[in-house]
Amino acid sequence: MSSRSIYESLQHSVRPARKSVRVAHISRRNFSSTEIASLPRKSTLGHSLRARLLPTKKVIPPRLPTPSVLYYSTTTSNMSSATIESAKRAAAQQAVAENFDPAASHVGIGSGTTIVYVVEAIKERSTNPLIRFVPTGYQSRKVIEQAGLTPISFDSLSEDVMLDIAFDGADEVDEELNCIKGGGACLFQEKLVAEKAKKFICVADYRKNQSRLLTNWPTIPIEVAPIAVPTVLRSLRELGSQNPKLRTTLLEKSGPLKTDQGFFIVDAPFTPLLTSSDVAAGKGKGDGSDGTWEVNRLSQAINQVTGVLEVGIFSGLDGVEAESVRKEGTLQEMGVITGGQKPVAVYFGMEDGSVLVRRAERK
Ligand SMILES: O=C[C@H](O)[C@H](O)[C@H](O)COP(=O)(O)O
Repeated sequence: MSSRSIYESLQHSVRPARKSVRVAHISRRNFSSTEIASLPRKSTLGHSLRARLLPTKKVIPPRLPTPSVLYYSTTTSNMSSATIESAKRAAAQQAVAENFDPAASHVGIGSGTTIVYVVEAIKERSTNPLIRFVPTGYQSRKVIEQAGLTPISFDSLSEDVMLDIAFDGADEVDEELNCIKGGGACLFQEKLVAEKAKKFICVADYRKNQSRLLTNWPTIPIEVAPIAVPTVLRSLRELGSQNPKLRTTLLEKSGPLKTDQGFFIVDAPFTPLLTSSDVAAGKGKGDGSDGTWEVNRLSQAINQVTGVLEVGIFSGLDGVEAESVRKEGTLQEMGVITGGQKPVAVYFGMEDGSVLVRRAERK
């Protein structure tokens, strides 16, 4: 098993638990010493896993057979894990084939397990050594470097440079292409990169394709300043979240999971979110007053809470819409447009091996 696979195991196991998911035992018996040694020392995930897996004083040889799976679901067999991985790869291949231009100068690269397949597909097609890839965190940078591509830090880009394109995964996507992100604790840098891209292409497997957000994925990930956690939890409850929780690492004694910014993640459940069409159709006010939230309204409400760095809802405009508003509108009318957060297209790898492409509707 490679260090990426170990990372994936850990990443999955620290995500908010869905009803059917149980986290299985992770022990050093699951890994060879070379694999453990290859884990990154500086990332939170790598560090926690190394701390857990590296021998302390004395290593007692295992007497029992080693379990072959690290995490499992009561509904997800090994066969369907393989189906999910093939779905991710198929979606990534098609998304890159249809959208990656080898003549691009700057390309944003998201985080997570699906993006690995995107980078693999880009590597196969990338003939231009001058392309710079903008990572969205530690894991993203490592994936870029390991593919032999050249990363460039987000903060070294000049103000007026726009990325030609950004690719990223998602935890859930609704009918209007609003996304939940941050299941792997990356969302702030992903939002910066999505907003700086002319277009954001999302790549995901079939489980993420839902008509409304919070259908299958249980919570909204929110990046929070450590000192503000209690007050943010309280504000989230006031907004209607039943039981928002601070995300911890696998090792409870290691405390809360830290993001690339050294912040914490709070996972906040809400009832399934309305789309803007639902509100227009009178299915609820969507402002929280009647217990319903529309995606964009909830994102804004959470972002207004002091102590919140960013919320894992990607909503509002996409890159193409943001650009046209910027060109046509006046600043007074539109306020400040930082960029588009929503994808212009989402590539879902399906269970049957096909790829479903959902594109932003243009009026
Ligand atoms: O925090 C992680 C990012 O938002 C990921 O893009 C998202 O969680 C999807 O990850 P994966 O591709 O592993 O499902």
